[in-house]
Amino acid sequence: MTTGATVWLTGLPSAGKTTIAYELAGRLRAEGHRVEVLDGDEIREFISAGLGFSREDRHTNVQRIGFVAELLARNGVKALVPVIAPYTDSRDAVRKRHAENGTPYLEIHVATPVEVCSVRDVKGLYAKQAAGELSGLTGVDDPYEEPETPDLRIESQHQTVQESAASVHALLSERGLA
Ligand SMILES: Nc1ncnc2c1ncn2[C@@H]1O[C@H](COP(=O)(O)OS(=O)(=O)O)[C@@H](OP(=O)(O)O)[C@H]1O
Ligand SMILES: Nc1ncnc2c1ncn2[C@@H]1O[C@H](COP(=O)(O)OP(=O)(O)O)[C@@H](O)[C@H]1O
Repeated sequence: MTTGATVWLTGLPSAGKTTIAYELAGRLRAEGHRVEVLDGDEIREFISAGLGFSREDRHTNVQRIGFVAELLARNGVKALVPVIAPYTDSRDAVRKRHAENGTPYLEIHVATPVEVCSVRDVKGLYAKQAAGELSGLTGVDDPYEEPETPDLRIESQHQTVQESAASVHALLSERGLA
């Protein structure tokens, strides 16, 4: 069985987390790895149905996703997780759970600046916030605690999607995981 790992892509809305995760998933599958993408939106429809965006709910959401990712990774799957995870303590708890089980865990900060994210505005959330139709948007009027020592930091505003995915892939190879 190949080695599993959790690859958590943290960053602001529209930073590029989901796009990089699916591009990387394609590359890894082509090499024969088993891969699952735990997409934040999908998770919120099912295992986190009913949770909102308060600090407490975001923490609960991230712990649930971390639990599932670790189960998958422990069983040989590359679990790719494009989820904001804005709080350091939530991310640290997930890292700790992986360490306790001896399961590889990589934290990737998709560090696209808010000025770029708000222009991309893939889901129209920044526009809604600006129009006063939504509040508590991460990076605008809700906190995002930047990772201080991520395994990799991606400046997606200076790269193509392919380059960003390749940099995560290279890190996995360096660590003997791909
Ligand atoms: N207030 C607010 N703040 C941030 N994000 C919001 C909000 N409301 C809805 N959304 C959409 O929900 C997605 C974030 O869910 P996550 O599960 O990734 O976030 S968290 O880790 O629980 O904070 C996030 O997806 P991405 O754009 O892919 O990051 C948003 O589309
Ligand atoms: N290097 C890059 N990596 C990822 N996305 C990029 C990059 N350059 C431009 N983009 C674009 O930015 C947008 C990111 O959206 P998305 O992946 O949904 O963000 P998130 O999941 O972080 O909310 C997409 O339209 C994508 O094509």
